[in-house]
Amino acid sequence: MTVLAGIDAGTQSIKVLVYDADRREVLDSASAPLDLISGEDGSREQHPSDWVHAMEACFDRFDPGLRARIAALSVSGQQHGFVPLDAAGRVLAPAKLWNDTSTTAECSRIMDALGGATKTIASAGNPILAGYTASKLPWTKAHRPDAYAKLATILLPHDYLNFVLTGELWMEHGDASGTGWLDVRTRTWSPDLLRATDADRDLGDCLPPLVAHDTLFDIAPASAARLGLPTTAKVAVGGGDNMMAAIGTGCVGEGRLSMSLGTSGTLFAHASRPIVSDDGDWAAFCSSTGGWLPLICTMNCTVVTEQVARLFGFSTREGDAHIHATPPGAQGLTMLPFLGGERTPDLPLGKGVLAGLDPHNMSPAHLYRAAMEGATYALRYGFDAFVAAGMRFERIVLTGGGANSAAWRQMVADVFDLPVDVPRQAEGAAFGAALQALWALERSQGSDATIESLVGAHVTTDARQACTPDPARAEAYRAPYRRYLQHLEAVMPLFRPGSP
Ligand SMILES: Nc1ncnc2c1ncn2[C@@H]1O[C@H](COP(=O)(O)OP(=O)(O)O)[C@@H](O)[C@H]1O
Ligand SMILES: O=C(CO)[C@@H](O)[C@H](O)COP(=O)(O)O
Repeated sequence: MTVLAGIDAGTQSIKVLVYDADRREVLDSASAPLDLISGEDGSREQHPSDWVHAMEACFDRFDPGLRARIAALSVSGQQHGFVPLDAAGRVLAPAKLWNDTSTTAECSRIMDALGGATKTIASAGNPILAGYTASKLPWTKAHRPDAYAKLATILLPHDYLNFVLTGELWMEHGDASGTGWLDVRTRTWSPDLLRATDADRDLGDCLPPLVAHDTLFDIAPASAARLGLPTTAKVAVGGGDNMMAAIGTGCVGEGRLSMSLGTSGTLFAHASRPIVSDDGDWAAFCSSTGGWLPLICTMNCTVVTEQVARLFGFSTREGDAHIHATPPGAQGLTMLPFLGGERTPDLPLGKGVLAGLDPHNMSPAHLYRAAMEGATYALRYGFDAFVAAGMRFERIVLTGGGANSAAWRQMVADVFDLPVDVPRQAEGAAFGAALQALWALERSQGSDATIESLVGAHVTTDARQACTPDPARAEAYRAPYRRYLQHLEAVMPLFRPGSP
């Protein structure tokens, strides 16, 4: 029996699932919440030690007999977080996260040093947007000089958990591409980007080696003992949560499109070559399976529905009733959901906007609908850029916490006018991590299984949750979506740097 563990270090919680690959069954799963340290300057941070404690708390909940059967594991993590370590491997400061917009000025400075956004994209494939790791380095230099002085290694959140598990330092190409320092066309660090980020030192010395996606490491004996795992357990390279969700939702072949409704909203497609947007309309990331993963990320997804629900004292689970009680378009109410600044469109200093309030739509239900529609339209805006570039998709595979909502699943089908599938394993990123561990383990044992064949055998969809677009509702969403775009166009200048 081959038993794997998949660990997903998301923004709001750590989730772990244990998967029996022979019976194709999740044997157990656990999650532990994480706190976010938020500042009014847009900073969003977490203590890496909290990730470790949450991961341990999850394993503690599993039966010791089950833990003892885990042959391999893999870690998925929220992308872009900056984990600074000293030469002894100690964390020097809280990790600045993917949704931290306090480094907006540093993003501009890095791109200015390269001659602007277009030249930055020409250098390495991506602009340096708020949230990407690169801008957190000059911010640390300016605001945490002690940490900068002692900085020896930079890791991403999932790399840090890998370091805790194995005592080894590495990065893999998927999550590394979210630093902004990786030239995604050559899959090597870009000397231009590293120099533009910090002209005073060779940042390449702080970056661990990049390893191939099917590498396996030994678990450190102390970690095995702490988690109750066998000392023979292997640790696969892992990846960013979107890269792992790509595996867990079957997005490993051309033409596949997956969407995650989590703290962030993401939309990503598989590509067998780098797909760079000259205008930076999407993130040209690498996948964690040897390919590429053009991706759209919105910073405000379930975080918005959750805040509106909390404001009116109901749970997101109860929110579906409010969606059913209101018509598409929320009777003219539009929400631009940029509560924490936004990446798509690039408005890190953006704020939420409610437009079109009138006596008929000023109700908790309309506001909840406007929040869900706003979060969905924001992803549709990114999708339109994919389509304008010639990408074509026939279906969407949905994952993330928001996919638990039947109303949201149907809204996605109607707004995108595409059928929606939902995998049986709802935790796409954690499941993808377990599958990556299985793949690397099988390859280490001589198998020539491809990720496509493995995913084909293990990722199945739940017919009860599938949705097809309803023509009338798809039509009913067209004008409200146009209205969303008009409001967006109108307010964008207000949120540009330098505006009052
Ligand atoms: N039934 C539901 N309806 C709407 N949102 C939901 C529902 N169930 C969970 N969520 C939302 O899913 C989010 C958690 O999703 P998840 O993908 O685990 O996030 P992350 O990986 O960013 O931590 C929470 O914000 C929660 O509000
Ligand atoms: O920044 C991005 C992708 O570029 C986010 O998708 C993060 O990876 C956080 O993911 P969740 O916690 O929302 O799953």
